[in-house]
Amino acid sequence: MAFSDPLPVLSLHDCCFSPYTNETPVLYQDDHQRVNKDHLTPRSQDQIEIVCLDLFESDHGDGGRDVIVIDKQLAAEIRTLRNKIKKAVRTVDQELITGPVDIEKNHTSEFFSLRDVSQQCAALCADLENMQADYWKWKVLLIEDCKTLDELRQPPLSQQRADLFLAIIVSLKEAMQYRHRTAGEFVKYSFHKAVATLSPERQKLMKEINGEINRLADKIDKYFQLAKYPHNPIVMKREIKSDLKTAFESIMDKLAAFREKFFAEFGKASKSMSEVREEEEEMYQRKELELKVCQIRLQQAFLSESGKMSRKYKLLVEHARQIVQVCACGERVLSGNSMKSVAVLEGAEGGYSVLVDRAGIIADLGKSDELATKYNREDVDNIIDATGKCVIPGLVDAHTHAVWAGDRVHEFAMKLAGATYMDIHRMGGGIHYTVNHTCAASEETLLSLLLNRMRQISQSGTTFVEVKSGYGLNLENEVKMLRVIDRARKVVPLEISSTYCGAHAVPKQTTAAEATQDILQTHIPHITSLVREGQLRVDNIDVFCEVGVFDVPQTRAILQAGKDAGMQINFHGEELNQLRSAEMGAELGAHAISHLEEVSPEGIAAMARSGTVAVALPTTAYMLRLRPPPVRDMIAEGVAVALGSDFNPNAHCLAMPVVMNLACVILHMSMPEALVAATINAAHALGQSAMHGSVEKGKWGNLLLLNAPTWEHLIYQLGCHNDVISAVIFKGDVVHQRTEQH
Ligand SMILES: N=CN[C@@H](CCC(=O)O)C(=O)O
Repeated sequence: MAFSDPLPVLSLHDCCFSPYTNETPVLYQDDHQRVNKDHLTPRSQDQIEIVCLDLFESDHGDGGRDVIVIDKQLAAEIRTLRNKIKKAVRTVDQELITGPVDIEKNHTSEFFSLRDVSQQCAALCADLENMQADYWKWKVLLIEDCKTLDELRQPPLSQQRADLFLAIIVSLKEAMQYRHRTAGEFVKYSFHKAVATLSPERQKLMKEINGEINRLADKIDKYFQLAKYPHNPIVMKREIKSDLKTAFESIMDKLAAFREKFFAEFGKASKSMSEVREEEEEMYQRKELELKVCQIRLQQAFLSESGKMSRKYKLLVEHARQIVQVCACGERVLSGNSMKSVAVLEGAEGGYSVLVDRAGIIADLGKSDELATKYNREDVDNIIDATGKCVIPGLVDAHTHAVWAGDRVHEFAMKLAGATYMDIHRMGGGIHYTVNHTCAASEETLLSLLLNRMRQISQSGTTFVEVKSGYGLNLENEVKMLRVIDRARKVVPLEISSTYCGAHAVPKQTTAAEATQDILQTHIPHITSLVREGQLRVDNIDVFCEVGVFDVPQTRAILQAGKDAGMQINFHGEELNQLRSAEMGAELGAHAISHLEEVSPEGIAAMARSGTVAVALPTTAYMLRLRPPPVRDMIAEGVAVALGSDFNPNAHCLAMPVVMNLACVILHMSMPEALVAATINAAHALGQSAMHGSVEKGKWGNLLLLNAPTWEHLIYQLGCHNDVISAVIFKGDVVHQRTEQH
């Protein structure tokens, strides 16, 4: 599923109102700028039509999303789509609930089998994608519509827009889930989502069956792996159905056990009114839960019987002029001289091809004519002709602070006028300004902001990105940020590595020593227990080691505790002052250290010895007019250098192609070095270079298709990456495709 054209970022919390209240809604675009309606133009009212966009009948609280769409044809399309989905839902549910349906006797029904239904649903997903492509048009229509309605004093305008956009986001999220999650992942995800709606006591009971659900989900995934290549579709279909039925009956049994347990625990013989009310509420929640499980069954069916299941390969990109593998011998990281060149397949007359299997993994690559003799085109879902184009690995961004609310454009002005980063920090701005806004924002608002940024990150060619917490500082808000990252991870078509960065600044009215104790005694143990219970995933631990923030001993203690809890060390060091934190990090066996503008020669040598990756962030040096990190010395000493965008409210850059250009110009890297740093080495900084960062057999099919004669154009054409990147492919799915200009 591709991301749409720019979705305005809305506070989902603000969107949850009925369309016809009299309250003046508050609608914010990205970073809390009020929507500007000055440029609106009038349209005639007879084109307006009301249509419900609640495509998947998701849980929206107070009864769906009626939205106003100006275009009658679009309204009709949405209605047809919704009706098709409803019909599909009913058919699949009926089949799964009442058991295998005799296909012969049901020949009059619109859908003959689950397979037909899932094919319809696959078509609907494609329709959704087409709608997305048209999305920019919708937005314009809606903006025009707003003016008309404004003049007519119709219900609050921003509310209708908010509802429409939210509904689209919800549908797209659902569609993405169909596309990018395995069935088992989806079971786990939906179950956890459902459990999250229960009270803490009930959640505790559910936890006991959590393991069972996870095992079942794994079993389902295994089953689908086996069922990939059905020789006899009808027999296989029946088998799939009955296996699904058994698996879900088992889940239902577990839920029933939960119900009994609940009553044993809470169903006292004599009940007060409040107890009865509590039970009613519980009953309602259980119903909700069961409904969710029904939804899971439906989604299972889509996944299991999608026509695509029967084909062996997802994608063939053929006839490319160059395939830039970056490395070709299974290297996990490139340092020193080996950063100076990249492995490229080029020169064959018919070009080169890469084949991605059903699981999203590169099955083969090489000369197009050789692959043509080895594989049958009929076995491939999607064939892309890349004649004249180049293929490179998806980019990896090793350092971002992408979860935040409240922009800092005013601080940019202050810095241009001469204020330093630390001047602003000491005045209570900088990180503290963002902390205030991020703590005040709801989880939904932050998620919505993050999803929008992820869309931009993905469209700029990144397929794997690190995202930090660190604008919460207190436990509650740090966990909120980590949850947002986790939720995004499940719906976006790119991989996320998440980092706990509670020691990003010293909370106001606290000393660094007190904050360190709080992190050691409260934050890390709590986060570790959430990770153990499967409620969070946290990959790395980070500290901002700097004068006026955390000193070297405090940083060491926090990093060590994180490491002991199973997190990889990946921290901010030597940015503004030389504290010898690089030496400390190397001693702790840090995976990566970021910034390093002030690193000492001894620090560089220590990092080379320990194999710690240096994550250079040229946007920071550029924005803050700092002395750039000594990348040439690092490479000369054998340190592996990676790149990150450092996207944050201080350095607002999401695009790794821009970062690579800055790395070449400001950090004096060559273009191959910049590409190595933004692919295999960045993946290694995140501990994931076994599957990311190069185009090699057995790795994820994360690829960029470049509309350029040679790959270097991606770096050379500063700011033109949206034109140069013709497609972004994540695990074999095209998640972004540039509309060709004629
Ligand atoms: N230096 C510390 N942290 C961030 C900046 C965070 C902020 O200014 O909000 C960085 O990596 O550049």
